Amino acid sequence: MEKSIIVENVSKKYKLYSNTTERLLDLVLPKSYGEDFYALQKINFEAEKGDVIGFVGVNGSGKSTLSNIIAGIVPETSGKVYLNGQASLIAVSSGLNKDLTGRDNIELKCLMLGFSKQEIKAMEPDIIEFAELGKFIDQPVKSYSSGMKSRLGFAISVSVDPDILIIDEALSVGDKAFAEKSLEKMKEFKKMGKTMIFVSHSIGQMKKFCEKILWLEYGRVKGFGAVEEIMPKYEKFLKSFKKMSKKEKQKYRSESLENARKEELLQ
Ligand SMILES: Nc1ncnc2c1ncn2[C@@H]1O[C@H](COP(=O)(O)OP(=O)(O)OP(=O)(O)O)[C@@H](O)[C@H]1O
Repeated sequence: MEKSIIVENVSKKYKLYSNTTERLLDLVLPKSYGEDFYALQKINFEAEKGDVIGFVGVNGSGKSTLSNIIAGIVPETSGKVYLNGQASLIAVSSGLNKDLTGRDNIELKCLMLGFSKQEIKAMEPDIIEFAELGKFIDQPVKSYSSGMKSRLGFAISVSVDPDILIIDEALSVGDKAFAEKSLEKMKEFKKMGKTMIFVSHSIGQMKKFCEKILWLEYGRVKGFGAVEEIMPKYEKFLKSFKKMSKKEKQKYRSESLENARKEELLQ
């Protein structure tokens, strides 16, 4: 099978500051202030053409960071991502310029993807129709609800016909009818042999749509394989995780991060 995504040893480091002064001082005296935090640590996985892969993991596990790195929106700190084709990301929180109108966002994103103005004019009516935004298309995106933003993001991303489509929580907001319509569109993509990555907290959506699952836990790969293999393990974990108190969850998280740090030091 032909590979479409290769993620090789990808890590993402952020600097965490305890206050604004620290943040500013770090600009003047780099490396002296702030604490290194790894949102992703040495991630490895590969996707084949036609794969539909779900990213799962509790809050803060690195699902969005990894999606953004694959889409080229966020740079990796180390490691490498190889893509066979063009990736397009749909997310509620990123990708749209809030000060521009919906129409201007269509033009901007399509121009960035290399379409000509003439091509964009021809694509625009379909995008607007799919997004169901009506006259709001000429209003600034900052006036949109999260559902409207996700509809616009979805409509743009699918109309540019990417080889790799990444959907980050975009179907969890907005109405059910649009989610159904989007799932239909995604089924078409799947038939065309395109690769899809699906980020969602909905176990039902994951099981309904994905064939493979990448389970992330605080920046590390906890499991990667067929949905039938990984999902039962993840659901079992989630059941016990949800029963934990806030304090126990924090302890679990800091222990996981500490173990990852120790492993890193041993290598
Ligand atoms: N710009 C940033 N600066 C500092 N830390 C960040 C930044 N972006 C993300 N993080 C941290 O990286 C970790 C992973 O975040 P990410 O959003 O990728 O997780 P997630 O699995 O998508 O979470 P959720 O399910 O809550 O969306 C979190 O601890 C988050 O606080």
